[in-house]
This record gives sequence, C-alpha cells and structure tokens, in this order.
Amino acid sequence: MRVDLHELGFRYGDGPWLFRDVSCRLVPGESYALAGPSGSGKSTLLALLAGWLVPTLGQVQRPGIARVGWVFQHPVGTPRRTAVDHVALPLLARGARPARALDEAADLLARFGLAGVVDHEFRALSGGEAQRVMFARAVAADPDLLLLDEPTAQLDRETSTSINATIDSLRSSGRVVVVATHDPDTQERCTERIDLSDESPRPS
Ligand SMILES: Nc1ncnc2c1ncn2[C@@H]1O[C@H](COP(=O)(O)OP(=O)(O)OP(=O)(O)O)[C@@H](O)[C@H]1O
Repeated sequence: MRVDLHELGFRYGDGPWLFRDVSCRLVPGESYALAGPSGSGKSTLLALLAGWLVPTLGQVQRPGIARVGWVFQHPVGTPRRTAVDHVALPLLARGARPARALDEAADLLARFGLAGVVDHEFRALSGGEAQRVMFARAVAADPDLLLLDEPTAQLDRETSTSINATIDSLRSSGRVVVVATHDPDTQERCTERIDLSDESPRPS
C-alpha cells in the first residue's frame, strides 16, 4: 500500500503552473505535511491524490489503496442530521448494527473533543466543530489514505494540540496521512514535509 507521484505537474486550463516535477513515494506509518503559501496548490494536490483531478503532467499511482478519506477545510454536512448520525453512517455502511454504530460514533466524537455536541444538528455546529465531525467520520470509514485540509485552522491551541496528537496516532496505525497545513505545530508533528513553495528536497 502506497502512493507514488511521478513527475507530477498541474495547472488549471492554460493558467500558471502550480507545481511541476513533484516525484515522491508516500507510505503507511508516515505523515506528510503539505506546506507552501496560500495559492501554491496544496488543496489541488490533495485533489490529485484523491483522484478527483487528473494531472496535467505525470501520474499518481495508488497500489493497495482501497479507501480514501478526505476532510475538507470547509466541510458540508446534512444540515438537520446530528453529529453522531454523520459519524455512524460509514460504520453502518461497513456492516455495524445500529446501536453499536451509534455507540462507536459517540466514542469517536468524544475522542475529537466533541462529546458535548453529539446530538447537535450539523447546521448548529461551529466551523471547527463541523470539520472535526467530518474528521471523525473519515476515521470511522477506516481509510487507507487520509487527506486533511487545514485541520487546525479553525481551532484554539488546546484543541489543535489534541488534533495533532490524533493525526500522529492515525499515522502510527498504518495509514498514509497527508495534511495540507500552514500550522507550524502540525508541520513539526508530521514525520515528512512536501513543500510546494520552492525546490526544497522532497521525500523519495
Ligand atoms: N477550479 C479552479 N479553477 C481555476 N483555478 C483554480 C481552481 N481551484 C483553485 N484554483 C487556483 O489554483 C491556485 C491553487 O489553489 P489551491 O486551493 O490548491 O491552493 P492552496 O495552496 O490550497 O491555498 P490555501 O492555502 O489558501 O488553501 C489558486 O490560485 C486558486 O485560485
């Protein structure tokens, strides 16, 4: 199980190149901080890793990756569905019984510091809470490749620290984790860095 990027390049239409010649191998057990200034193409690279966009140049190969989880910076949920229902859904899809799925979903939400909003409707959540609900939902789906877009941008320091610890434990549980982030603490906590801002060395 791995993700291979071969001489990857991308531009939207005939716009400027966001990046070119990105080659690296992403493996389980590591977490990759995708760094670079605003507009450098971090979210675009996540979309390429997810297979939602087709590279302009080069290739993305994902041998052994069956499930991809992607947590957006500005998540969209079902407004009147509760937080716990959002997280229970992938557990039900994986065959859990309803009562068990709800219990597990509530436990996951507690792990993300959301015990207090388990029964709140999605539309009543703050931006940071909504994103963490979707993070918990992505984890519930047991992804091989987990893509996170600015997971700490909307959080206070204490919650960010806890999210960074969660990212690290997901990494060590044998998934490929890629985090687009401006947060120096998240970048520090990740085991590898892919920098879209310059020609700094990239993991091979
Ligand atoms: N669908 C699109 N069509 C044309 N240009 C786009 C499209 N999506 C993004 N862009 C442009 O591509 C560039 C890279 O966008 P992207 O969202 O990947 O950057 P980013 O590094 O994630 O930025 P940020 O840190 O602000 O989230 C930006 O200049 C953006 O305006």
